[in-house]
Amino acid sequence: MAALNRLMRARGFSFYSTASCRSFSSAVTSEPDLRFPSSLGHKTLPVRRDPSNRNVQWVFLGCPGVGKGTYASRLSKLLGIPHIATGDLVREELTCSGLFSQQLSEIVNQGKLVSDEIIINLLSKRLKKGEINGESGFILDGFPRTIRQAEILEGVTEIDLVINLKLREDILVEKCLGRRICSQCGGNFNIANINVKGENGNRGIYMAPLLPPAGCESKLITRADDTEEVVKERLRIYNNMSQPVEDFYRSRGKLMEFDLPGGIPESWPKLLQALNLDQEDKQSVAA
Ligand SMILES: Nc1ncnc2c1ncn2[C@@H]1O[C@H](COP(=O)(O)OP(=O)(O)O)[C@@H](O)[C@H]1O
Repeated sequence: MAALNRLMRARGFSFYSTASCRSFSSAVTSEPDLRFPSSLGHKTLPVRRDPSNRNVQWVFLGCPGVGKGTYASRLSKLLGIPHIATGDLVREELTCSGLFSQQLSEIVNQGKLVSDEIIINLLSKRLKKGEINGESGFILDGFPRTIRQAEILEGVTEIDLVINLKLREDILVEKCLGRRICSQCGGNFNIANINVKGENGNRGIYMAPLLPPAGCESKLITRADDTEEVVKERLRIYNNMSQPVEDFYRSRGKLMEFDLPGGIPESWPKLLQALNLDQEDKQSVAA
């Protein structure tokens, strides 16, 4: 059994198997094969991919609606490494029928965090699939979200860099409420038109809507947890449970703070610059 399993057992976790669409009782009784691919377990350069070594292992932190998914997915395409969003893994589980997914949806739709145990098992299942497909490196989005998750991650693999995206809270709420997903192609869009004027020495911020193509327009859906009440609860939980994770990585010298200056056209080039990604990389993602 891999290091992550041993560490979790020492911390009092019980395990369940990672077969998809399982019942809740079977989910909590059998033992998972929980591990990070062994090839990912050694140190490399903090920021750039090194082709002679393994690919980067980065984490995106930030409040709900800040754009973790957007920028993590762009970087994943740019660097050719998987973007693993635990929120997506949870939503995949919700498409199953049965008591387990019912209980999960109650937690998610109230804006609460699912247990560390469940989330680590979902992540483990995803990593195992990636290992079989020869994946190397990753950009984690939405994990770790608690100190316990961060400690477990630290116990099994090296994280090179943690990118902490930041945006004003009133804008975060607006962005969550404007989020739309195409039920057919899965594309992510945002109908919010954010235009906050600068005042009292604070800069203004403009974020254009990210509108869907005509073919997706009639198929847009809103996440059940993107209501104002639930978004505010998610923000409250982020501040209580996830902000300490920022300090965890800050104290280890791994945290890169990134204040979003605006929408994607303004923020993306600045993010690449902050990450020291050169022109060649920028062109390859634009292609
Ligand atoms: N690391 C995690 N720990 C616990 N719960 C999680 C984690 N990642 C995702 N979830 C659950 O999935 C939901 C959706 O996650 P995500 O898509 O990352 O949302 P957000 O837009 O709030 O960042 C969360 O509100 C939570 O219930």
